[in-house]
Amino acid sequence: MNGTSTPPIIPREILSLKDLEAKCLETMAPMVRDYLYDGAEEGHTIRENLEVWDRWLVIPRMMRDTSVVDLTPPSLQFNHQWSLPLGIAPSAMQQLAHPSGEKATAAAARSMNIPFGLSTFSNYTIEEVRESGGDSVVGLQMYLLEGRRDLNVELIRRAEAAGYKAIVLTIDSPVPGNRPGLIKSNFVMPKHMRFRNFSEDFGGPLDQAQDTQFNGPPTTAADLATANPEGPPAPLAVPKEAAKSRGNQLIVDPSINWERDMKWLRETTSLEIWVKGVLHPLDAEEAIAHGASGMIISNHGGRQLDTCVSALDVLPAIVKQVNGRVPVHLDGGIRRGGDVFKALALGADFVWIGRPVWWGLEVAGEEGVRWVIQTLKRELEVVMKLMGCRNVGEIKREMVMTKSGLLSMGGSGVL
Ligand SMILES: Cc1cc2nc3c(=O)[nH]c(=O)nc-3n(C[C@H](O)[C@H](O)[C@H](O)COP(=O)(O)O)c2cc1C
Repeated sequence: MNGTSTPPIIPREILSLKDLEAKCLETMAPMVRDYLYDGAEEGHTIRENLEVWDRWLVIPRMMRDTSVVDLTPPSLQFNHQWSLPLGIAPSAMQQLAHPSGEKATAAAARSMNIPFGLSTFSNYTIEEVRESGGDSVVGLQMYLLEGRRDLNVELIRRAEAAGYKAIVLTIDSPVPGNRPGLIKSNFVMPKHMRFRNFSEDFGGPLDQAQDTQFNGPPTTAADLATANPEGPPAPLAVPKEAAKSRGNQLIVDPSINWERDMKWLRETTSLEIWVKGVLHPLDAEEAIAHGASGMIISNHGGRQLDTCVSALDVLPAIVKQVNGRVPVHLDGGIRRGGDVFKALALGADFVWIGRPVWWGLEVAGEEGVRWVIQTLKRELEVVMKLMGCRNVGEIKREMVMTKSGLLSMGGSGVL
């Protein structure tokens, strides 16, 4: 885990993201692991996000000369031609997995020409990450903050100045989900790490045990060694004790709503506004009605609401509702090139990954993230060749079916 010297090589026996995950877990500090894998309540949504892919079977076509396949998306996204229909979803505090954190992730995205969304609660700043990832750093993910819209405006202005293309508004988190696991594991951001997009020492609203942000047990030496052996603490504008006494906790505005807040955002910036966390076709309609440039179907990696539908299961209904008016993207549980294929077959324009990036970061920093992207690319390419698809546009709805759907056809129609 050295961000500057020769990149470590991923061991040859690691062949899939699943192998990489196992390798990552050999070294990842328990506190970081608990944070990464955390989900709402009993974890049904997390399991569903992984299992849903195997319920869809693929029906290949043969003899179609797939000696060469083109993996580029058929349409521009964020006004750019990407190499793959795949991006890196925003996830907070990536320094937990590697000292170079979001800077390493962004650099890997840039080298593979895929997009990256930065979490507001990153450990490197909007500007630093853009500098590292260039045009791949397309979106700043945002929560609207209760009583602190001034901070939202400041972040938006910085994203505009730094060349971001979009504000990605996370709409699935009016409050943090019930996440007892995180509280039980006494998660607390290591003391040398900061939410560096803020000049004051705030505790973030999500993805951490709020009560313990300032009062929790000290981070252990082992946690520090694994989470960040070399990253120097960022300077603090407000000493931690002062922040604590002022109760400086950023809270997501629980009154967030389509009418007021989309209007406010549209009036505040001319950047594209994407909404992340759509799960109902009627919300897809609301998003379009209120001027969203695009949407990401997502259940926040199973971290918010337990027994929630998976993005893949609602994808066909949302694609039907949207009917091509804006791009429809998806995240949640994508671990294989075949998963990307199925999402595209069911109508997604583009997909995003969250946790696999952390496995790459933990094992080999920027090089590890690049390995994750390359592996998904290689797998998708093979699946497309075996499916008889020469380009992404040839991935069609009728190429995937559930077993019950197939059997219920009983030999009627072409199948
Ligand atoms: C550790 C972690 C932190 C996350 N932080 C954020 C965040 O700050 N903002 C956000 O909108 N989504 C966040 N997410 C959700 C991801 O953007 C994405 O929806 C999810 O990880 C996709 O599922 P996957 O991890 O199964 O690929 C986070 C996810 C993880 C795993």
